[in-house]
Amino acid sequence: MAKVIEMNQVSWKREHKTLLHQVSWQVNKGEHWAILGLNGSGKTTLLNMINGYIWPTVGEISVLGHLFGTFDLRELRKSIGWVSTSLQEKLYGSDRTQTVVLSGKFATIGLYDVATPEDHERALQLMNQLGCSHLVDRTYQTCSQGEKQKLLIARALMASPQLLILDEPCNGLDFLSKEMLLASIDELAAQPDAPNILYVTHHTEEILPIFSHTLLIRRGEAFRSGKTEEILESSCLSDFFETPVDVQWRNERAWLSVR
Ligand SMILES: Nc1ncnc2c1ncn2[C@@H]1O[C@H](COP(=O)(O)OP(=O)(O)OP(=O)(O)O)[C@@H](O)[C@H]1O
Repeated sequence: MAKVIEMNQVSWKREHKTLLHQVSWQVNKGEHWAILGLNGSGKTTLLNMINGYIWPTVGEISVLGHLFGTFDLRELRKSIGWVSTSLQEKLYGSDRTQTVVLSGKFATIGLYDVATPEDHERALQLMNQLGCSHLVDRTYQTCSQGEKQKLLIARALMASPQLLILDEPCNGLDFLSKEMLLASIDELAAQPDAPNILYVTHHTEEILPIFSHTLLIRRGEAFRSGKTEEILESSCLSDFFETPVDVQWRNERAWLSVR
């Protein structure tokens, strides 16, 4: 089966500290994964590695079939969409929403290339798909946090990525905006041409049924990975958090409480 991510005993060390420790993890084509971990567990470090911004100190990684060290990482990055809060802060507030989405095709902050009529059409279609077509002609800075997240996902999709990384997309959203964004992500994943999605979060209840697999990261180690329903259960998560927790499944989502 074609692999989207293949990590083999990967470690990354900085300043005598091991930030990723012997991580082995495989994502097959067509699988959507959730990555769950507490603050400082190594999630961002892992994403930086998947995007080729850092390289393993030890071990091997290939992404979208390209083994690091044998491929131009700038080319690889064109196939990966990474939606994060830090990206949100870099974009220009005075740009129109559709310009922000269009710029995703060229991976630029601001739009400097000439977009074709087809590009414009695609941007509108993606805004429609993400439920934010009503924002056309508004400036980016006037949009709410939830609207910005949808625009950023549409922007990432402009480049037709094979891998889409959603890095804590529900941060800062009220519970209704969060549910609306999750519904958009659910719909997106159901499209026949959907990219593989990695969804990074601190919260189990954000892990939708489409995320068939989950990776637990703790202190830079892949604590466990596998089918979501086997990972998000009380004894596994109690071991993971080193605190007794109860998991209750409601609407096919796992809600956590401290016992
Ligand atoms: N370049 C670096 N040099 C030294 N330490 C680093 C470096 N980058 C990250 N760290 C440390 O590695 C650990 C993991 O950081 P990382 O940002 O990957 O965590 P995270 O799981 O994304 O956390 P959060 O959920 O809070 O965003 C932290 O203790 C962080 O301070």
